[in-house]
Amino acid sequence: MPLSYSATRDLLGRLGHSPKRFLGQNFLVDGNIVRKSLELARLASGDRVVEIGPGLGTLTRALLDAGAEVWAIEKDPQLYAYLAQELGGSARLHLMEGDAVEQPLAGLSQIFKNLDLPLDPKNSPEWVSGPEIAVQPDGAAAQPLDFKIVANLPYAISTPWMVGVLNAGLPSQSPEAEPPLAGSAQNQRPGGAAPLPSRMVLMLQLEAAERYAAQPGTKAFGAVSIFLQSAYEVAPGHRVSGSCFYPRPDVDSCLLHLVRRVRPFRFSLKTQQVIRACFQQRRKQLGSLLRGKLPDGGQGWLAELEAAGFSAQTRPEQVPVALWEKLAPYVAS
Ligand SMILES: C[S@@+](CC[C@H](N)C(=O)[O-])C[C@H]1O[C@@H](n2cnc3c(N)ncnc32)[C@H](O)[C@@H]1O
Repeated sequence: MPLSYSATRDLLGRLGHSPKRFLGQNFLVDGNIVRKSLELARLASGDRVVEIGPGLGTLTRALLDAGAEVWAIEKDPQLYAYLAQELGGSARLHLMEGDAVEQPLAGLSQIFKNLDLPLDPKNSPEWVSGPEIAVQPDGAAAQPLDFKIVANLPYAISTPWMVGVLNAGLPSQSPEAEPPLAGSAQNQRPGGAAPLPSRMVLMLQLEAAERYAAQPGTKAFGAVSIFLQSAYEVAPGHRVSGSCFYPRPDVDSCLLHLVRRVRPFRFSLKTQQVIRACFQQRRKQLGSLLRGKLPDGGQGWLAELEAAGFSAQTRPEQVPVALWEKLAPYVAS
């Protein structure tokens, strides 16, 4: 159970710690949110979990109590020292002081480098595959490369951190990461890419959650919506009241739930650059946006768009995620 509002305030007082706004220090004080996060993550004993910003250890304790092995990264040296003292005795906690933007998997990626264990959700009895999403049944044993992320994120870093998770280990100069990484092949990790977490349960600023889950044709739909939705099914989020935190954040919050697709698709860094560039001028038409950005001037991909009922006059925000995936082969390596 998390500390109550007043107990959190008193503990911070005893530590001589004032919550730092620039580090997004809004600590969870609501047991229902902690329970809901673990429930959505389908947390089972033995699961590997990455936590970003453990703070006073509210989620961390709940994860450890549920039998998880936790990799956590905290940027604030004072909170890191407190946690190391309070929870450092647990052999199942791997605590790191540092910046989650630089270490999006809190050090867990180190262990992937030493493993060479292919994982194919479709061939594993532990996985139930639907047409779109893979669900690990409750109580199923963790797969060799499998892990989850459960975090009450510092809101300021949520997008760069999320992009870091999706890109973890992707080679910076690859031909195209997409074809070899599509589907279960993501677990073959060509080029040393880290596997993607099977589930993410994230406390986010509502506005960020809306961008991640945005549909084509809406203002919120952008590059990050495409990168995330090509790899994850974005389940409906839960709005979270400001009273669940100490101190209350001055923006609205949302608990977002992401489930890895059976065939997650990861864009190479080069293709990401092209997509980002298109959305930087989102009111322009694709025909003119693509000129000079692709070796064939965009003709190949535009033909794919036309076959799907779009045209050179279409604007980037109108193109569905599945069609953005088809851009990959036309980007220069
Ligand atoms: C919203 S609080 C969550 C605290 C705790 N997990 C909870 O739920 O009560 C965010 C935490 O992330 C930490 N933090 C902020 N920026 C960070 C970064 N770049 N890398 C790692 N931790 C960070 C803050 O110090 C803080 O402990």
